[in-house]
Amino acid sequence: MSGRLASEYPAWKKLQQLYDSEKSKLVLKDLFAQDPQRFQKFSREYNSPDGPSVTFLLDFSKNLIDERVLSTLLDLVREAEVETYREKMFSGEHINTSEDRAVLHVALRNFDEWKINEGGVNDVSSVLAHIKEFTESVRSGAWKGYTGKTIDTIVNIGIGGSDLGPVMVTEALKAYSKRDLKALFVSNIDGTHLAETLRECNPETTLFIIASKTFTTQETITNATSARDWFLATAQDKAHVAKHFVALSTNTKAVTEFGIAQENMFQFWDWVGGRYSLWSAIGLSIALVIGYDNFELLLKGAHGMDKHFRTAPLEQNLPVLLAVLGIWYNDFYGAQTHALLPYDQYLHKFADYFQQGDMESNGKFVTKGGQRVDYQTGPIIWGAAGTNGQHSFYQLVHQGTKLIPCDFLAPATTHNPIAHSKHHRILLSNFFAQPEALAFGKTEAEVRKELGANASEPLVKSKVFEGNRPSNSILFPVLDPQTLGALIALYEHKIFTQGVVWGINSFDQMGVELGKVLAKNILAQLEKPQDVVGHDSSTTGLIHYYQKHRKE
Ligand SMILES: O=P(O)(O)OC[C@H]1O[C@@H](O)[C@H](O)[C@@H](O)[C@@H]1O
Repeated sequence: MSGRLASEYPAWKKLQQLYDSEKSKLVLKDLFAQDPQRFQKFSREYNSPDGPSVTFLLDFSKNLIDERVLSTLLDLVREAEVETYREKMFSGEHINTSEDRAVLHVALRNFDEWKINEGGVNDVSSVLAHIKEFTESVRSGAWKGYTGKTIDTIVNIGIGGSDLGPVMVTEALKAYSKRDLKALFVSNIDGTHLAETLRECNPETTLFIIASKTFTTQETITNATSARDWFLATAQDKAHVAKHFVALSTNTKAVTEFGIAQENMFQFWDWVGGRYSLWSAIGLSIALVIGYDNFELLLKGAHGMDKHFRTAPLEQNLPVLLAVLGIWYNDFYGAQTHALLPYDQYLHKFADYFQQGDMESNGKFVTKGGQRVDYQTGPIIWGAAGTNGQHSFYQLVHQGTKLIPCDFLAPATTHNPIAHSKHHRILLSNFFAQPEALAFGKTEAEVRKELGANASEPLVKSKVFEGNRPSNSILFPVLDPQTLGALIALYEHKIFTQGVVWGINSFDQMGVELGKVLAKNILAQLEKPQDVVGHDSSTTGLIHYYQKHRKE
């Protein structure tokens, strides 16, 4: 965040030399054979430093590193002053320089431990109290709809950070959910999303949660307005809106103008980035689904990871370790992507969530100092829940021409031990087998032995797995709220660390603006062909084609 180019650090240059001279020796099969202690050396157990107990194992021994590479990567972290910038974040300095804002999602789960100097920080506990009171009222049935009925459906209307966190966490913690409270999410401006959702709702028993930090986002305000129209078509009286619409926002003025009473607004602050906001009032739908106490456990689990990130030495610091491994592949091996592969159906939205978390944070080509970087920054994040991925894209991960570093995540115990946990044992056998297959592959000699002397050459070649494909494995006892909180914070701080090393601002999102401006301009031109002006021939041609074929 000093805004320096990462490529100027001595450690960066040394890493390049190491890569050039050592790459051919960084072969997992050999590295494991040479060192019986490799697993012990390159794995760490996390134990939460305080708060609810969270423990998990990070095994990073199946990475293309040796001790020299790792220590040079950690030198890079020191030279980039990650520790200094970490302190700046935790103390509330305005490290989001382009927007002149602090970056304080850590303050949302701080529970009064650290003193932070920033407006609003002292109000966090009163908003949490508001969330607690409201969720208990809805979940107990005390909160009634306009005809006196209990709420049985909530609809979160929001997009980006005001959608993805609540969606991911409510899915991840479904085992803790109140099963008679249906939670639905509308994000897309495509009317289909709202229309299909409303088909599942009864206006008398539905609570709409309008989630928008700015309360100006076109999709959310349009969806919220249409939802209100739908509600009023039955409820008739505008006074009933108060029982069925609440808002989560930093923009009191826009919320009240929309017609939502101030007491039904849950406040947060401009130092909460959208993609880091599930810990704030944006998490209201989470608290409604899993209960306030579980929501607090989620926050406390994250706080434990904050403390670890803030205090653990770099060699032991899990977010830092994940960050430097990512940099090694991204910047020296030329890997373009990073896969998140949770072997837990409950985490099926984990990769979607971190697509925004990582790509909106670190998808930047200009440093904080305004220079064009001469190296790669944020990777493309993707993934799916195991074992589904194995039957679709793993072919390319194993035998394709691209290097795809992967993170495998799994719980030792399932919430659903059906058939005496037979399913879970099969699932976990795959969780163990895939990193092993990626790392060690299958040699030509092994294939020949298996197929016998008569096998054709092309068949032999097609069955060879080159191996040496890196991965991390994260294994935790059970997916509970506190563990999930810690895991999310782990990745948040990984993203932070990488952003500091790359010298970029991980906390603005200028790259999403241009498309929004152009769409606004085009929206005003959609009526008549003669209005379509100022575009290239392709854009004009597309709009004209639409105008010719639209029915309504
Ligand atoms: O919560 P808001 O203000 O409606 O914003 C939603 C999303 O809007 C997008 O434009 C931003 O890129 C995201 O970061 C943000 O989460």
